[in-house]
Amino acid sequence: MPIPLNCPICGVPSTLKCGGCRNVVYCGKEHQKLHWRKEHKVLCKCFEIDTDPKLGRYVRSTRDIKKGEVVMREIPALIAPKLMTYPICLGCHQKLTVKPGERDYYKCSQCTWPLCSLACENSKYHKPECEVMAKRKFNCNINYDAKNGPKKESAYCVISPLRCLLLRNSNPKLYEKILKLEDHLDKRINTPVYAILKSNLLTFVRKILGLDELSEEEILRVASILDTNAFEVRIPSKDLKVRGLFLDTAMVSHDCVPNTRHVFDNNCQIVVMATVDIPKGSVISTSYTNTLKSTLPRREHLLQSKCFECTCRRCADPTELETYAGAIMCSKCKIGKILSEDPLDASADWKCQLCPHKIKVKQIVWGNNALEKELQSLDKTSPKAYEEFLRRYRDTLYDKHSLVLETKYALIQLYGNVPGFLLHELNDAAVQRKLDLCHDMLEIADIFEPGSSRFRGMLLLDLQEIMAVQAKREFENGLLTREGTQEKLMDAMKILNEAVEILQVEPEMQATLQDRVTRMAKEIDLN
Ligand SMILES: C[S@@+](CC[C@H](N)C(=O)[O-])C[C@H]1O[C@@H](n2cnc3c(N)ncnc32)[C@H](O)[C@@H]1O
Repeated sequence: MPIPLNCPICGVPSTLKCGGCRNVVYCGKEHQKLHWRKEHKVLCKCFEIDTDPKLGRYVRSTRDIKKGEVVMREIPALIAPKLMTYPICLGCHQKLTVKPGERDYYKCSQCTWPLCSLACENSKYHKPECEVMAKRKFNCNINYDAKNGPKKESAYCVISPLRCLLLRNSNPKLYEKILKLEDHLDKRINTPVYAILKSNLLTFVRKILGLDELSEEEILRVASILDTNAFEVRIPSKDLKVRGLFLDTAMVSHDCVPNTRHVFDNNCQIVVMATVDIPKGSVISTSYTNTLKSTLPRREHLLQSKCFECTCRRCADPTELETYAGAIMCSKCKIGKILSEDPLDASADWKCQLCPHKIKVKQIVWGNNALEKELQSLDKTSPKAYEEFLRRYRDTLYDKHSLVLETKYALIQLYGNVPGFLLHELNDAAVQRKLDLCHDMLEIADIFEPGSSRFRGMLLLDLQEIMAVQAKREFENGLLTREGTQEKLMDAMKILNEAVEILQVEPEMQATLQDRVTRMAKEIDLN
């Protein structure tokens, strides 16, 4: 919902935002108080945290929430590098570069970790860990590799747990709140990842840094809390990708058809928005996984990364809400689709809807993995290999199988954007192909991420662009009258308006949207 610019009491243009919902502005404290008593008290915060035997703590709407409305806005309790990351500065978290004439990154004069400059040595993020590491004369061995270029470094995996553990003394109240988050350590402790973590992290914290007042259990619990609750914070305009912990937002549960999405502002604040109308009393949800994947890999990913078995409406339905996103075509009768006999049981057999043909789930998993691998290895510089992939598996994969969807999505990005297939180079068939692909994917987006999801917004933007290209070509080739073309361009404009409404909250999309609107306004004139 766009933020109203006038005070609701006196109508004067104002900038003082309500700190709770930040959806209303006031001319001053007086009118804010008045409005609170009048109606805002019931309208302001729109959620509460409750518990459920299946979800644990979860967020529920306390009133009807409108599509596009901000549900919550929160500053991070903790920001730190991701577990594996290209070298970044521990002060400002920007990607590191080497200054001209220098042979290595700038290194912190106290603890030797690479930083972007002297200024970041005293950053509030870096200072506490720096003091501990410097005291123990820790030596970090991340160096610039001029020959091979920067690579992802696993050494960063100790920083987020360390930052959290240091809060124990520096901010005990916050640390206590963090310790109340779900950890799932019992499920993680015997996994191969935690076997490595046990030797790396425990040695680093207790032996190398000498923090032996921290028990092994507490250190691993903190790591496990971060794995269960942290978000990937992406700020494309700053080229920033870090880990962030948000105490309230961490309570939002998962659904494979989520009803919210989130963006981050330039201060790493998370803003959670409703993507559809959410009735009072509903579970407010986000997706912890890729909604384009089919149930088998989606549930497996949730089990591995978040330690729970999803039983949402989409997971429980073998047809995945009539999309058949996991279905393969029956090799025996050739017309039936093969689906899981019980999608909530990862070991259940798969069976044809129309004939008795059955397949073991192992075979389905093996096939999915092999095709996924093949898809990843395709030449990404042209649509050719992707079109060939679709042709090759046309008789095996159902038309809306998740691998087909992934391929189609990749094709949308390739047509119009890679040399040889730039918009002006596309022939009429390729223009129509991109248009059809956009419609196919929007049909899926309407089911898996309905409303004002980023996915739908991006697809609408692709659709608008190719619609405009087609309309202008048809006009130039005498296939459409001026009026007919303008009508088609108006349709594209409507699509663009919807895309703008959805994407305007994404800081990095501002320039693209502005450019599209300006271009479209000019194009509608047909001069
Ligand atoms: C980020 S936390 C959410 C808050 C958590 N429920 C709590 O009480 O602290 C993620 C954990 O919540 C639970 N959870 C979230 N969504 C779920 C769902 N759809 N079904 C079952 N458990 C879910 C799982 O235990 C998951 O690991």
